[in-house]
Amino acid sequence: MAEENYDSRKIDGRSLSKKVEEQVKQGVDKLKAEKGVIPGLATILVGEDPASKMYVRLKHKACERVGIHAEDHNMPESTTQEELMLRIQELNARKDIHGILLQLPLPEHLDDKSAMLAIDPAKDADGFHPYNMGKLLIGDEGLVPCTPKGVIRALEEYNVEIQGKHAVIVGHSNVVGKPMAAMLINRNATVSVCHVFTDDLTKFTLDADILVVGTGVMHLIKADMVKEGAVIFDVGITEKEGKVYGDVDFDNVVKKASLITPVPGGVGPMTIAILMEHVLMSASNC
Ligand SMILES: NC(=O)C1=CN([C@@H]2O[C@H](COP(=O)(O)OP(=O)(O)OC[C@H]3O[C@@H](n4cnc5c(N)ncnc54)[C@H](OP(=O)(O)O)[C@@H]3O)[C@@H](O)[C@H]2O)C=CC1
Ligand SMILES: Nc1nc(=O)c2c([nH]1)NC[C@@H]1CN(c3ccc(C(=O)N[C@@H](CCC(=O)O)C(=O)O)cc3)C=[N+]21
Repeated sequence: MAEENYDSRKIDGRSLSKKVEEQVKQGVDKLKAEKGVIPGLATILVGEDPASKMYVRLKHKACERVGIHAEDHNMPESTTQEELMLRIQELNARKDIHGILLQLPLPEHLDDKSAMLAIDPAKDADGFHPYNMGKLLIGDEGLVPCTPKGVIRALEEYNVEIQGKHAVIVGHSNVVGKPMAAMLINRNATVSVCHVFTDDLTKFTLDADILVVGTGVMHLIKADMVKEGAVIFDVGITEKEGKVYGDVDFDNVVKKASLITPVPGGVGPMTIAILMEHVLMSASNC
């Protein structure tokens, strides 16, 4: 029997992100024409981690595509907490910088919580500041974490109903799982959040109408762990021998899903497109 073609089940994060970026570009052009404001993003990367450098490069390329001014603040591995805080304060004070992104993870000797707290919440392009996280929790979504926001945008674009659905999230980090839970609760889903200490993960994933997986454990989710017709978002990224893999065993799980994101080409590009949207949002409000 011929192998079935599952292409129509794939959520195409690349073309979705192009669509979002096109809208951002139009907004950027309008802001330049009407107010003479050029949106600006400053990224701070401490150290020389190759993966982090690659992610920062992807963000700068996106800025170029949409007309956002991007500045690369690559600080040495030996940077002290004081130096980092000073750089953040300088960027907070700059009128031409509307978004500040502190690339994570930071080197061991630096404290990411106090650094994040120092970023002006109005310039918090990542949406990680406790002020913005708190607003998200009370249903006021402005600058919110980009990855879960990208998932929500994809659900909207593909007309997936959220209200009343059982949404299961695997992973409870501050950047993926927790804000994802808040966004889904804000849209009246019934939400379960699973993690390493979840006794019977399959019991939850098998019942998920919407499944969001962000653990960094390659191919954690197998076909026998998902419900027929589920909508699945794979946030995870594992690099192995020059290739990237997700947390979901895509080739087999796609046979049961109604919609599913691939890795690469799924959630990643959407994260970056939402980041662009945030910088435009902050520049428009300034
Ligand atoms: N595509 C994108 O744009 C982005 C991708 N990522 C990727 O998403 C993944 C998650 O990132 P992040 O949230 O920062 O990572 P963290 O390591 O901070 O969090 C991972 C989460 O997964 C849970 N977990 C780990 N192993 C298991 C397991 N076997 N079963 C159930 N839960 C498990 C952890 O639980 P516990 O805390 O209890 O150990 C934790 O809550 C990574 O691969 C990262 O590279 C991240 C951000 C953006
Ligand atoms: N302050 C901060 N903000 C972040 O948003 C942030 C961070 N720190 N630290 C690291 C994670 C990771 N992350 C990714 C974004 C896009 C892709 C992406 O576009 N990936 C491509 C593949 C690229 C490849 O080939 O490896 C894709 O999935 O198609 C991946 C990962 C943002 N992060």
